[in-house]
Formats: sequence, C-alpha cells, structure tokens
Amino acid sequence: MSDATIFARATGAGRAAITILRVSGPKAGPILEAIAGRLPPPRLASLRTLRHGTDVLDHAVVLWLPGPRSYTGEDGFELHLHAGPAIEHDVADALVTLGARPAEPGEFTRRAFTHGRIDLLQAEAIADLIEAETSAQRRQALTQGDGALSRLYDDWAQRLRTILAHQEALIDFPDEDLPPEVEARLLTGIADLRAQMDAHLNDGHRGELVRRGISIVIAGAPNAGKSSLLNVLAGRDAAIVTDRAGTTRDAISVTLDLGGQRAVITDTAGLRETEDAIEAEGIRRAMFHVKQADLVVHLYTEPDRPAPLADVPVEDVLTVCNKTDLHPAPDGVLGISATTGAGLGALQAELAIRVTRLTHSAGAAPLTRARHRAGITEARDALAEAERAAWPELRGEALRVAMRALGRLTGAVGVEDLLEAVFGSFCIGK
Ligand SMILES: Nc1nc2c(ncn2[C@@H]2O[C@H](COP(=O)(O)OP(=O)(O)OP(=O)(O)O)[C@@H](O)[C@H]2O)c(=O)[nH]1
Ligand SMILES: [K+]
Ligand SMILES: [Mg+2]
Repeated sequence: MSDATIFARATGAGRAAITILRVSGPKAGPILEAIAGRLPPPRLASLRTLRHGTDVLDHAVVLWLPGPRSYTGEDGFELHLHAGPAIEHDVADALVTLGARPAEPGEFTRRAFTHGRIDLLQAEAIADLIEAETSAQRRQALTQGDGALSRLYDDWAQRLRTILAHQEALIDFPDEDLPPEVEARLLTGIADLRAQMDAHLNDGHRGELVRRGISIVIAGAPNAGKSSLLNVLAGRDAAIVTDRAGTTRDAISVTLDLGGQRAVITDTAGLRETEDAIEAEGIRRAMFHVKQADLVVHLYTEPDRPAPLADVPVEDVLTVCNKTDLHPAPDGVLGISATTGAGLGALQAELAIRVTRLTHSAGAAPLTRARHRAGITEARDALAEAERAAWPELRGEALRVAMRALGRLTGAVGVEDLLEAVFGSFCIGK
C-alpha cells in the first residue's frame, strides 16, 4: 500500500487560474521524467511542456521535490496546471497510465507521519489549520503544528524514562546499598510530574474551546427579543421573530467571529410555564442548551424582572436588558435595543472580553482534543497509582502504563487503531 505512488488535487474545486496536482511515492521521479522530459532542479519552479506520448497536455510550472526533505518524506512533485477540467482529467489519465493512483483522504499527511516527518499531534494540527475559521484557531493550530505540545509530552516521557530506569535499579538490586535518597527522589519525581499533568488538565478546556468554538446561549422569558438579538448579531434573518410569545421552539445556532475567536451562538425557546406540548419540548431543549453553554446571555426587558436561571453558575451568566428604546436599562445592567442597534457594540465588546477570558492561555501549549485529555488523564491516573503502590514491581508497572499513554499521544507507540480516526477526517489531497 505505501509502495503506491499517489496523486491528488491540492487546490480547491471550482473556477480558478491554476490547479495544483501533487504526486508522492517511489515512481514520482520516473513519472515526472516521462511527462516533463527530464527532472528539473530540486525545489525550483521550472516551466515545462507536459506530454503524454505525443499529446501535449499543458505548459505548466513544475516542482521536483525529492525525499526525504519533502512533505511526505518520499519523492514527489507538483504540477501547477492551467485550471480546466479537460487538462485535469487528461493529466490524471497520464499519471494513472504511468503507474500512479488517486490518493485517499489524508494519505499525504499519513505518509508524512509514517516517515517520521511529523508526529500524531502535528498531523492533527494540520487538520485543525485547514479547518481554522478564526485567527485564534489559526494561531493555536500553528503552535501545535510547530511541535509545542509534542515537546511538552516528549519532555514528560523523557523524565518518566529516567524515573523508570531508577525504579528498575531498585527492583534489580534490592539488597545492594543503594542510597535511600534514590527512592525518595524517585517518588518526588513522580509527584512533580503528576502535579504538572493535573495543571495541564485543569486548564478550563481552553484549547478545546478555541478549537470547537465557545458556546454562547441566549435564554430568557418569551418575547424578550432573543431571536431578534441572534439575528442582529448574525447579520441575517436566521430565526423567526414575531410579537407572539412562544415563537421559537427549536434551538437555532449561528457561528460568529468574536474578536478573532470562534463562537457558536444559540437562540432558544422563551422560558415559562406552558400547557402546550410543543412549546414545553422547546423549553426542555432550551434548558439542555443553557446547561451545556460556556456562557449564557440572559435577556430580559424592563419592567419585568429576570427570574434566575436554574443550574447555571452566576459567573457564566451575562444579564442583558433589551428594548431600551421603550424602557431604559437600570444602572449596572448592560442595555441594548435589538431594534435600533443601541448598545450592541458594547455587548459585542463584553462578549469578546468574556470569550478571551475563557480561552486565555498562560503561555503553555494547551491540549486541544478529547483524545489528548483522555491520554493525559490515563497517564496522570497511572502516576497516582505508582505513588500509592506498595511493591516496587507494581510501581514499575504503573509507570510503564503512564509511558504508554504518553507515547500514544505523539504516536510513538501502538497507535494503528487510532490512525483511521485521525486521518479519516482529512480531505483528499492533504
Ligand atoms: N421596541 C422593541 N421591540 C423589540 C426589540 N427587540 C425585539 N422586539 C420585538 O419584540 C417581539 C419579540 O421578539 P422576538 O425576537 O421574537 O423575541 P423572543 O425572545 O425570541 O421570543 P420567543 O421566541 O417567543 O421566546 C417582536 O415583535 C420584536 O420585533 C427592541 O429592542 N425594541
Ligand atoms: K416572540
Ligand atoms: Mg424567539
């Protein structure tokens, strides 16, 4: 399978000036010679006439990218073709005739991982970078792609290896006069490492929040203007607005860029006692979203008093008074009018501040996926186990469990079963 030479379009579909085809694998050199005449100098753009037999396919810029200093680590090349369906399929036909096959989704990056060009955390970062919609997501993906998280986990793995070596020495030479500090130092080392993992896990899910977006839910009494607020924030008529209380039933979400952060804002059914079964279901869903939210905008109108939201910590709630064109907001409450737009700038600024507070990173690289959280949790639990272990052999075994959990995070050990999940989410051509 990895002997195959693969190709895919690296640029998007649709009308464009050029289409880039990427080729990678052992036959890349011979194939490029066959269609471009001879190999251009490595990594320099060269203009060539591409031929399939006597048929002229295109005049194109060609890049010869010999391994191992290529993206995949294999020999490869790029063809910068004039964009056009006929050119693309005739060039693809030529590549197939010469022994290449179309790539599977994520196959280029998977090869980069297999050839040791990147680890699993960096592969995930490449997927995140392509998906990034906001500046914060882009920055986070670039940091992880540069290996910030890999270095942290590799450093921990290195320290664990030293601890394990000392532990083996204690097991192998129980009767020798090893200085008593050896065991004491070993236990301190384990405790330190566990504390660092705890701090890393206990980060308020910053990295995961940046990656998936902050969830902001608009909740409140019927007719407070929740759907109107969603629409002005989104800049379009996403939700139905009428003067009838109980208009919204299904939760409606839109994605926003709030000061460079991705936020998903959800409008919900107005909260009240009701006999209507459909409205009651809408309210049940509203409460579900409110409980899951990272931040709740509790909207109300004067002179009604906002009833406190059950099950939501106050620090996660921003109370906002709407319809200030009719009744002014009381002192100390953020007032807006979804109709006139008054106060909306201040609301957006406040939301951006809250979102930044939720995602603020104190410098260290944050974990960004549930996979990372599960792996570090496993390693941390194993270290706690090692601290409690009554026998040196049990302690050694727990330390090895922690090592394996860290190794699986970077892909250094036993990850065959994980690769489909990681690379299956890529697009073709990456
Ligand atoms: N004067 C004034 N009217 C507003 C304002 N915001 C919303 N409205 C009106 O208030 C009514 C209810 O607005 P909606 O956005 O449907 O309120 P809602 O909270 O989504 O209501 P439900 O979905 O029924 O819970 C509509 O007639 C809106 O036009 C405002 O700032 N000022
Ligand atoms: K309404
Ligand atoms: Mg509504």
